[in-house]
Amino acid sequence: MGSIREHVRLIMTGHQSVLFSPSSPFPSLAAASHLRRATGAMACSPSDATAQKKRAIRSEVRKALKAFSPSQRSHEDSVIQSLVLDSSWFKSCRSLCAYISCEALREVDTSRIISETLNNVDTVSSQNNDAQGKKKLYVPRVEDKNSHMRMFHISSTEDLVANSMNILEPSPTDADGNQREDVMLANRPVDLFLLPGLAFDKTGRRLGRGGGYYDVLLKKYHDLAMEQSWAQPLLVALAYSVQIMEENVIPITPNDMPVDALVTASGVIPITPAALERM
Ligand SMILES: Nc1nc2c(c(=O)[nH]1)N(C=O)[C@@H](CNc1ccc(C(=O)N[C@@H](CCC(=O)O)C(=O)O)cc1)CN2
Ligand SMILES: Nc1ncnc2c1ncn2[C@@H]1O[C@H](COP(=O)(O)OP(=O)(O)OP(=O)(O)O)[C@@H](O)[C@H]1O
Repeated sequence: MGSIREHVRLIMTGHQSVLFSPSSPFPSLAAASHLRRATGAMACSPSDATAQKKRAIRSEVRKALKAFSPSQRSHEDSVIQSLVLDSSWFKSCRSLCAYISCEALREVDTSRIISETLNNVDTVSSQNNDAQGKKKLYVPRVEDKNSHMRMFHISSTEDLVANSMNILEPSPTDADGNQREDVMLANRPVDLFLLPGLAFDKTGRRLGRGGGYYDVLLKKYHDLAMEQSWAQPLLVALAYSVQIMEENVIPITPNDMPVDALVTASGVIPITPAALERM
């Protein structure tokens, strides 16, 4: 019988390492622990460590959000939404994707942004916008558990129904049975994404709720904009003060899509050259 080194190969690919045992098609924990004993290798592969660190930060931030006083939260909700609604980059955008905030998840409130966008009550933005003076709004709908989400066009909050997670989302067809427009099939580009998340830092790192829904969709939209030679949309995350981490605390993988800017109650934080140009 050969040595443990002949039975087990350690394959390192960038951040990720996978342990294979020839006796099993699956990465094996038993093989991993043998290898550690035989080689003195570290206890977790970097990808395990990254996923573990992400989980730890998520649970730390969930705790901080629970402990966040309702009055401070509602103050930050109001300041953040005003910063967005009063900004030139929001007023001038013609088409945007935004999340429908969920109270139970303690997400930065977007209800005023959503209703003002749909009602188009902002007269300045009407002047800066297209003939109808209306922005097109797309909001998320989870399609399956494999990180698959779509963004559908809505024209009223009546287009929204609560899903199994109690998040409001659009039905794929409207009251007349017509398919809603999917942002991936729209004939004009989205200028702006307003993004949710659990944790962020001032270099643009974003940690979501672990579904990979936004990372997958943002990558697809990035590729679509490249194909169509459209300007990339501005990716702006809305964050409470307790969601901003020190730099280098949030681990990242090649799938994580960085944001261009943050809006916090202390102000707008442009991060990338695109944000510095537009904000
Ligand atoms: N308002 C809103 N809509 C959204 C998202 C979001 O983050 N916020 N999504 C962005 O992806 C997608 C839905 N993804 C979700 C992923 C997890 C949970 C959730 O309830 N997570 C719990 C933990 C659940 C668990 O660990 O089993 C939590 O975070 O407390 C909700 C939505 C699409 N729509
Ligand atoms: N572009 C992608 N293609 C395939 N899988 C992906 C992609 N992006 C993320 N994933 C997978 O989704 C899962 C969750 O990823 P991650 O923890 O980074 O999500 P998140 O940032 O918390 O979620 P979200 O993007 O929904 O806000 C991981 O298993 C990750 O590998």
